[in-house]
Amino acid sequence: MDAAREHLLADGVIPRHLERQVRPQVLQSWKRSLRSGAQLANPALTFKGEHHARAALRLAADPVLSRLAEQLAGLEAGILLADHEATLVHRWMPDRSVVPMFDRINANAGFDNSEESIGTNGCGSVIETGVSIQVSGPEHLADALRPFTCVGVPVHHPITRRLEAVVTLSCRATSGNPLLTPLMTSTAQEVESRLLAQATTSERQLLDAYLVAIGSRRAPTAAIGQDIFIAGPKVTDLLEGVDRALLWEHVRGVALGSVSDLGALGQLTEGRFRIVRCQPVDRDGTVIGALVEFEVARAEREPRGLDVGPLPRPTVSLPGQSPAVVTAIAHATRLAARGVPMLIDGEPGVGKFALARAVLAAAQVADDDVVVIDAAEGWTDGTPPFVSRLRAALAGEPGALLLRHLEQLSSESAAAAASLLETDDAAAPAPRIVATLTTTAAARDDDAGFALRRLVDTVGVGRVTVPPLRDRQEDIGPTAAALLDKHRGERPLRFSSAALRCLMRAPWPGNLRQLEATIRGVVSTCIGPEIGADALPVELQGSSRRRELTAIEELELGAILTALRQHDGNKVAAAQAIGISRSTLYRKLQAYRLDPDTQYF
Ligand SMILES: Nc1ncnc2c1ncn2[C@@H]1O[C@H](COP(=O)(O)OP(=O)(O)OP(=O)(O)O)[C@@H](O)[C@H]1O
Repeated sequence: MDAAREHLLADGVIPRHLERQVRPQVLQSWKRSLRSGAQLANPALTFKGEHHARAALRLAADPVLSRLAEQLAGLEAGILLADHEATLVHRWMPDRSVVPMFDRINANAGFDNSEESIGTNGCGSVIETGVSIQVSGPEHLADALRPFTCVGVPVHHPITRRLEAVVTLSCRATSGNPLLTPLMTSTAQEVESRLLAQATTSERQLLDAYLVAIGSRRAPTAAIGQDIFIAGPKVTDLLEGVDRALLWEHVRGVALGSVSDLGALGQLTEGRFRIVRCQPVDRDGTVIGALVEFEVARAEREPRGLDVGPLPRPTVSLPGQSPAVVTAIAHATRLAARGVPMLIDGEPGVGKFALARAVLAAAQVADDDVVVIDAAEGWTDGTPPFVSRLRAALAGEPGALLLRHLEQLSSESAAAAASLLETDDAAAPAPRIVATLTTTAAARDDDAGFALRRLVDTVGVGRVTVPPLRDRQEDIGPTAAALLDKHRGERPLRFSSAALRCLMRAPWPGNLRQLEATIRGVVSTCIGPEIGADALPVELQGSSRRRELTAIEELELGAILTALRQHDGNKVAAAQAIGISRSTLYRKLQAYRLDPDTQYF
C-alpha cells in the first residue's frame, strides 16, 4: 500500500501490480484528491472561517452524538460533525487523552475537512461520493492523517434528501473495525429521524404536495417555500447558483397573484429553465409554498424527452411516486452526476437497466458514449465474451460502461473483470461505471461467490436498490397507465377502476417486466374502450376480491411493507422501526391477508 501511494504521489500513476493493494473506493478517492490539487503537505486542516452551524442540524445531532460519545468513553475515539461542505461544525471528545492528537491536526469547529483540502479522509470523501467510507491509517494520502482510522457516513435531509452533513468517528489507526460502519450508519439514521421530527408541518405538507405532483406530472417540478426547496437532482443541479431567497420571492409573488410575468422567473435560471406553471400550496389560507413546473431549455433537454419512451431509453422521470423509488432515483442520479461507480441491484425486471440508462442520460453521457456489456449474452469458442468485450471497451476509452447481469458471470470471468477494472491507469480518464445485479439469481458456489463479491466491491462504490413492485403499490397505477399509453397505439383504451385494483393487488413476482407483458397481452385481446377486470388474466382477477382498504390502511400497509423490505424481512427489526410490537405486526399482516413469511418481502 505504501509503495502504491508513493508511486501515485511521485508520478501520478500506480504500477498495475501495486494497484491491487489499494481498495477501489480508496483508489478512486486518491485519484480525485490528486486531480483536485489537495494540499497533502499540510500538517493540519486549514481554517475555513467562522462557522455558523444551522441550528436545526445541531439540535438534531447533539443528543444522538453526545450519547454515542458517552458510550465510547475509554475507547480513545472522537466524533466529528461536518456540514455539507466538509467544514467541521462540532466535535465530541469523550477521552481527554486523545484531545492533543485531534488538536495537532486542527480537527475542530471551523476547519476544512474536504478532500480538496487534505486529500482522502473519512469526511471529505463522503461529501464527494455521498456514500460511507472507512479510511484506515495508511489509506490517508496526507501524512498528517495517517495516525487515524476514520469512519464517515452521510446524513441526508429527510425531506429534500440532499446531503446535509457527515458524521465521522475517528480513532487510533490500529483501532479500526468493520463494525464501526454499521454503528455510524444507524447513528446517522437517528440524526435523520430527529431532523424529520423537527421538520415543520408546513415542510411536511409541501413534501406531500410535491410527491403527489411528481406522480402525475411529466414536467420537472420543484416545491419551493420560504426555507425549503424540494426537487429532483436534475432540477436541483440546474438551479445551482440561483439565489433561493430571490426565487422564493418571485414564486411567492406569482402564487399570491402580485406578479404575473412568469418569464421574469425564467431569467433567474439564466435561460436554462423556463417556469411554465406555479401552483400555490396554502395552509389555513396562508401561502406556505408553491409547486413550480419548469420547461427545460432546448439545449439542456434530455435526449428522449420526459415520458417513459420506448425502452431501453427512458429518463429519470420514470413513473413512480413512492418514497422508495424517489429516493433510489435521487441517489442513483447523485452518484452518476459525481462519476461514482455504482451497482444497481434488485429483483428481476424491476427496471435496473432502465434506471441505469436514465441516470447516465441525466448525467449528460451521450448515448454513443455508453458501452453496454451484458453477462447474460452467450459464450463463443472458449473465450469469455464478457471479459473480451470489457477489455476492448476499456481500450476504446468509453464515456461510460454499463455492465448488466453480473450475477451471470462465472468465477473466472468475474475475477478477470475485477482485475481489468481495478488496474486502470490513474492518469487516464476513467469511464463512469454502472452495473446491474439481479439479486434472486440461483446460489453460486463459494469460489464464484468470492470472485463476484470482489467485482461487486470494485464496481459498487455506490449501491442503489430498486424495490420490487409489490412493496410500492402506489406506483402500480401510474406505471400501468403509462405502459397502457405506450402500447395502445391509436386506440382510446383505459383501465376501469376494478381492473386497476386487481393490478394493484397482484404480487408481481416478475415486476415491471411482467406488468408490461400483461398489459401488452390485454391490449392485444381487449375490445375497449374500457378495460374491465374480466379482461385481465384470470389469476389477476382474484386479487380484486380482497377487501377495499381505507386510505389510512393503505398508508399503514405501505409503511409496514417498506419497513420489512428495509430490514430484509426481519419482523422484529421492522416492528421496532415502525414502533409496534412483533405480535401486532403479525396481527396486522394477517388482517391485510398477507402471508408474513413468504409473500411480500
Ligand atoms: N420505469 C418503468 N416504467 C415502465 N416500465 C418499465 C420501467 N422500467 C423498466 N420497465 C419495463 O420493465 C422491463 C424490465 O426492465 P429492465 O430491463 O430495466 O429491468 P432489470 O431490472 O434490469 O431486469 P433484469 O435484472 O431481470 O434483467 C423493461 O423491458 C421495460 O419493459
